[in-house]
Amino acid sequence: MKKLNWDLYLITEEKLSAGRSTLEVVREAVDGGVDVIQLREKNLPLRERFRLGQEIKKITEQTDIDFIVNDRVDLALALDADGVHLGQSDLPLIEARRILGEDKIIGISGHTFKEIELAERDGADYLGVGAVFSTDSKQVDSSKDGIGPAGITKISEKSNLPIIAIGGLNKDNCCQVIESGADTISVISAITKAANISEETKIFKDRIISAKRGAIKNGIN
Ligand SMILES: Cc1ncc(COP(=O)(O)OP(=O)(O)O)c(N)n1
Ligand SMILES: Cc1ncsc1CCOP(=O)(O)O
Ligand SMILES: [Mg+2]
Repeated sequence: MKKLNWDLYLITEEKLSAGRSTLEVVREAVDGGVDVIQLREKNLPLRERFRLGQEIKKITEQTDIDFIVNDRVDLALALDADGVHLGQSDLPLIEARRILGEDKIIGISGHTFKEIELAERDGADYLGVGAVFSTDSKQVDSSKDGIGPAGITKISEKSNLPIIAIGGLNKDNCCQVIESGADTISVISAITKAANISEETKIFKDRIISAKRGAIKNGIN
């Protein structure tokens, strides 16, 4: 299993970025210490997503920050990204692994115990789990209020994969989610909508690191 030393994971969405471009958001988040960036931009035509991905990669490749592409294995391959994040209706994990090879990171969204079991069996590198709390950034199938920190605990007890929590997370609730068993906090709006992205990212990351120290001390993570 790959060792992912990720605390804070930013998912881009220009339409949720308070009038700023995704590249501006990415630059500021990089400055603030984000660990991984996912190109999402669901509504952008593939050609434009590719061009934007090229610009994001130019930034991340000069750093230790990982660059992940949402949904599309072809785009991840074309951009030579560090990996892909798959949903349950994207290309099956086994096919994605065959195409991308062993070195690329493949994350997958998992909700049910069956999905989680299959993710592990088929060689996922991490699980995206949520929505933890309610969110306006995506319409989610699970309960409107989210699975809550207790849902994260249940899944982390079932799975050996790193747990990337998502949905309604911010710097005020991230510690509770880490203490519940998440390894990484992933966000769209808490960073893309922040007035001062770089400052927000720094505070956010410091809190996650402190919560992890506490969780290690208490034997949770
Ligand atoms: C880190 C992370 N976790 C979960 C998701 C959600 O993926 P998916 O279920 O495919 O939904 P979309 O983001 O594609 O709408 C994610 N993107 N990243
Ligand atoms: C993509 C996604 N998948 C589950 S919730 C969500 C949206 C997360 O956005 P936010 O961090 O703004 O709640
Ligand atoms: Mg998806």
